[in-house]
Amino acid sequence: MAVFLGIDIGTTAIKIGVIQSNQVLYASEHRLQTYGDDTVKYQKGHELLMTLSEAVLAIPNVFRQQVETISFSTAMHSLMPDDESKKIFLWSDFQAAIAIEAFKKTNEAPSFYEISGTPLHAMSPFAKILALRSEYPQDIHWYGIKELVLQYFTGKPLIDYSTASATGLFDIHKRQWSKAILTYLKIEEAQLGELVDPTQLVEALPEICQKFGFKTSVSIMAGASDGVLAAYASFYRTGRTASLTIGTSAAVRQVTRSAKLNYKKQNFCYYLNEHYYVCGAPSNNGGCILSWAAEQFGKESLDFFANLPDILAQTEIGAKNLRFWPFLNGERAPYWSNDIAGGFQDLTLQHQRKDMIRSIIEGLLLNVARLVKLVAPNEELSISGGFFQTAVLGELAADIFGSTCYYAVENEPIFGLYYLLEQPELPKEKAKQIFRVNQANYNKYQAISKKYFEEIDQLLAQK
Ligand SMILES: O=C(O)[C@H](O)[C@@H](O)[C@H](O)[C@H](O)CO
Repeated sequence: MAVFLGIDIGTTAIKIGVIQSNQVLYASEHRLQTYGDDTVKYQKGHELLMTLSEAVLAIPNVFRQQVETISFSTAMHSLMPDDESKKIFLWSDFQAAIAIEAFKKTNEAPSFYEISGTPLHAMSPFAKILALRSEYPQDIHWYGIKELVLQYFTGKPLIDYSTASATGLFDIHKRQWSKAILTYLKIEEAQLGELVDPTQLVEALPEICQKFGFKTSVSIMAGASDGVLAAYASFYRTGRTASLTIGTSAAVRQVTRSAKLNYKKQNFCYYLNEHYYVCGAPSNNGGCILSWAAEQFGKESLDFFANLPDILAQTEIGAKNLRFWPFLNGERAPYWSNDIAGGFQDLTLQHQRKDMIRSIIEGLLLNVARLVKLVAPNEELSISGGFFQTAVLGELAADIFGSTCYYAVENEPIFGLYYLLEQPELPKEKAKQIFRVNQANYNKYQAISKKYFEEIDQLLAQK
């Protein structure tokens, strides 16, 4: 059976998976460095390619020699003005915040959202080009991570329809770069990547096959974006159309047959393949909040994550009335505001470190619960992402959302790529872990969430 190499380039790491007949033969993870400050967030293109090369070379020879197809999942919304420095501005880069707020007041705003399916937000390459174009030569190429890696492997700056559909520059209905949007930005199609279908296969360059010790002929499948692939893998693996990923960020998504758009809600609607779209709502405050908590509160304990089950067992639902607003990173859906910050509410002398940790996790999940309500009310959810590697957090999520949650290790972008390529038959059992709702806990969280959201809405109304 053919050996597949999936490469997932996320916000904080490159993940490698070698798969054959639904089995992972080899997996590894390699950290990626992000530079900048609270507003500017970028990776270095040359460094990313170096880490990627090291990651591929670290795969044992015996597997590398057998690889027949390679494909890439890449983080959404990256923008790399293709000059010497190859800075890749990430989804979390907010340089375009002012420019996009001004754009939202123009007549074009509703139609650009309807054409592109991308929320009008600083994250999008559309917003970034709007804000940054005067700093670069007029004819510069505006690429992203996908074009960078596909150019490296195939010699052509290719971008798949799915990744393109998260740029705000792509017409998801006609499957082409939008003429109206490009005209507005005063850029030419030739300045963007070459569009291909996610399943398009292209030969790898001979020098690449030689450098990495692959066979003389290896196919590169263009692949898609990480969020869309996580949604597809979750759907394929567990049969649930609704899913939640908590990686660095978080998103609740629905796999749909047609494009579903709502200008008021600013949901995203990205292309997956000719049969499916992935629509949903993203949050800035996912696993990055837990990592922050691990840094601040984890010092005395050897392993913050290993201790979470104990901490949750020792504390009570609602963390003794302590609330935590998780907006340390601004927020996207449903508030779409950078003018919102995090913090504890009603912290008193009775609260201990363990209550604070509990309230951080509850705050994060209560915030996600609002997105679940928006995108997948009363539905079973397939869950994925690093956050759920701690199983007890799957239980907590089910109790807070009131939704049965299905976790499978395959609910990840690399498997999304593999399923797109092979459409394999899967084992009958639908997920390894099923988290059912504890009704008594859910009732308590219902009361807590009502208060929680009233308070957030009041805080926002005061801004
Ligand atoms: O579906 C998603 O996951 C979101 O729409 C994206 O905006 C991600 O948050 C971003 O790509 C970071 O991974």
